[in-house]
Amino acid sequence: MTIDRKATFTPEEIVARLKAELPHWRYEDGWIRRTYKTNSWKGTLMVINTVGHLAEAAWHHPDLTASYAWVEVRLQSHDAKGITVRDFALAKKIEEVVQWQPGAAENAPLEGTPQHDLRFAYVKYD
Ligand SMILES: C[C@H](O)[C@H](O)[C@H]1CNC2=NC(N)=NC(=O)C2=N1
Repeated sequence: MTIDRKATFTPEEIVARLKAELPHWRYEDGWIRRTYKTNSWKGTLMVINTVGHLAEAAWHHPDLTASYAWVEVRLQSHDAKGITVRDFALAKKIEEVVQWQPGAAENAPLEGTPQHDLRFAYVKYD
């Protein structure tokens, strides 16, 4: 079955899909959007650059708004003038990568960012 990259979803479909697959994302003013909080400007820049890489690799680009300790990611498909499978696919990858906590797993090989030492903590996990 060929994916139609230009087919847009209805608001009801978007809300249902976000609830099921991307609970931290919301649909507002025609965009699916998610705000990531950080501990510092350095953390915010790390998140921005991570999203930047994923967007370029996907060839699908969000709008970003940032401040010292947060960045809002907004996605819509400009060419389709709505929300398409591309927006959901990129949102899922961004959520997976930005919220990745390798140290959370039992006996994990990677310990993850020290959360309680503010010299190092940077993404706020929620
Ligand atoms: C210029 C044009 O936006 C781009 O060529 C491609 C890649 N990035 C894109 N990103 C988004 N969000 N929508 C698009 O339609 C799109 N098209």
